[in-house]
Amino acid sequence: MSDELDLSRDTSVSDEHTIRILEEKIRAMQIETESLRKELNYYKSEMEKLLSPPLIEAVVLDVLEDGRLIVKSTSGPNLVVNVSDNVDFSSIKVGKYVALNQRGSAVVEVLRDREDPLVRSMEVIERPNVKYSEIGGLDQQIQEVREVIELPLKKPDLFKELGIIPPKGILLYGPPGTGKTMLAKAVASESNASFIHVVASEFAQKFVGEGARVVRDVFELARKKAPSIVFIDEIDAIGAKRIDLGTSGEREVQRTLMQLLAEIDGFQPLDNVKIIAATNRIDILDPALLRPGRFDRLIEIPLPNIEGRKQILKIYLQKMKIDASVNIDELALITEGFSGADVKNLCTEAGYIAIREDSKIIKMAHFRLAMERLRTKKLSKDVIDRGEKYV
Ligand SMILES: Nc1ncnc2c1ncn2[C@@H]1O[C@H](COP(=O)(O)OP(=O)(O)OP(=O)(O)O)[C@@H](O)[C@H]1O
Repeated sequence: MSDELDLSRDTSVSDEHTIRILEEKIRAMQIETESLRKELNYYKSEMEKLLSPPLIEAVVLDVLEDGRLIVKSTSGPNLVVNVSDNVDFSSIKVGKYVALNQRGSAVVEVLRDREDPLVRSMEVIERPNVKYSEIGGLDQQIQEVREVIELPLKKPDLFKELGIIPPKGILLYGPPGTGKTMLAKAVASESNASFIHVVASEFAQKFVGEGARVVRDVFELARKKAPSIVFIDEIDAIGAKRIDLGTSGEREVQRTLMQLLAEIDGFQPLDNVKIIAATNRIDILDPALLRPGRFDRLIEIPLPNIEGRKQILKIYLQKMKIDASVNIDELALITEGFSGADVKNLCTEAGYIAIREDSKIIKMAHFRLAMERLRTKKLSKDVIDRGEKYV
C-alpha cells in the first residue's frame, strides 16, 4: 500500500514538473510571438510607408457651407476638395496647412502649424515710437542721419530741384549697445516711415537655400509699406569678405548677399525706401557693399564720451525717483568705457537694489552698489564682445 502511495506521489511530482516546464515554454513562446507580431507590424508599416504615394501640401483658403474646402495646393491651382472622415473637421481653419491625397481630391491630414520664414526673420513696425530726444550723446550722428535719410524721404522735390543725389543706404558702425538700432528706429519714426528690422545672421543660419528669396520678399514688403526704412542688423553675417566659397553654406551666404546688392541697385536714390545697415565688424565687410550707390555713407556710432554719458544718464534719470545725493557728473566719470545700453543697465540695476532695500527713493549708494555689480559682469563680457571685434 505504502509502495503504491509512494509511486503515485512520484508520478504526480514528475507530472507537475513537466507541466511547469510546458507552461514556461508556452510563456516563452507567447513572448516570442508578441515580439514577432511587433516586428511584423513594423515591417508592414514600413512597407506601407514605402509604397504609399506622396501627399500634396496645401493651404486652406475657405471652408464652404457644404463642408468642402477651397485650398491652394503648393503644386499649383486652387482646388475644391472633400475632407476625409478620419480628419477632425473642427481643427480645419482658413490658413491651416493640410495634406491632400495624391489625386488631390481630399484632405487626409491636418498638418502642424508653422510660421512663414519671412515672418520669423523680421519685425515690422508700422510707426516706431522713438524720438531723437531719447538718444544721448549722438547729436552729430543724428544731424547727419536726418540730412541723408529723413530729409530726402520728406522732401524729395527739394533734392531734385537742387540736383543733389542722397545715398540710398547708410552704414552705422560701432560697438554693441551704442544706439544704432535706436537711431534707425528714431529716423523712421520722425520720417513717418515704416520700420522693417531684419537680422542678417538669421538669414544665414535659418533659411538654408531661402536667403535670397527672403531678401527679395523683404524688399517687396518695403515697397508695399513705403515710405519705409529697411534696417539690416549684423550685416557682416552676410556681407563679410569671403576668400573661400568652398562650402555650400558659404555659397548660400554669397547668393543672399548678391540678392541684397541687386535689390539695392534696383532702387533710385530718391525712392521712398531707404536702407540702414549696422555692424560692429566694419573691418571684415565686403568692399562691394561699400561701393557708390550702395552703403556709401558710413556713420560711426562710438562709445559715448563723458559728455555723451552725462546726456544718456540724464535721459534715464529723469524718469526715475532719485534723491539729491545722486551726482550725475560723478556717475558720468566712473562709467568710462560704458555703452548707452550699459548706462541704462546701471540705472535699472540701481533701481532694483533700491526696491530690494524697500527704499522709496534711489540714492547714490544704490548706484555705487550697482556699479560694482556691473563692473564685475562687464569685465568678462567685454573681452568677448568688444575685445577684438570693433576696430
Ligand atoms: N545713445 C544712447 N542713448 C540712449 N539710450 C541708449 C543709447 N545707446 C543705447 N541705448 C540703450 O540701449 C539699448 C540697446 O541699444 P541699441 O540696440 O540701439 O544698440 P545697438 O548699437 O543697435 O547694439 P547692437 O550692435 O548690439 O545691435 C537701447 O534700446 C537703449 O535703451
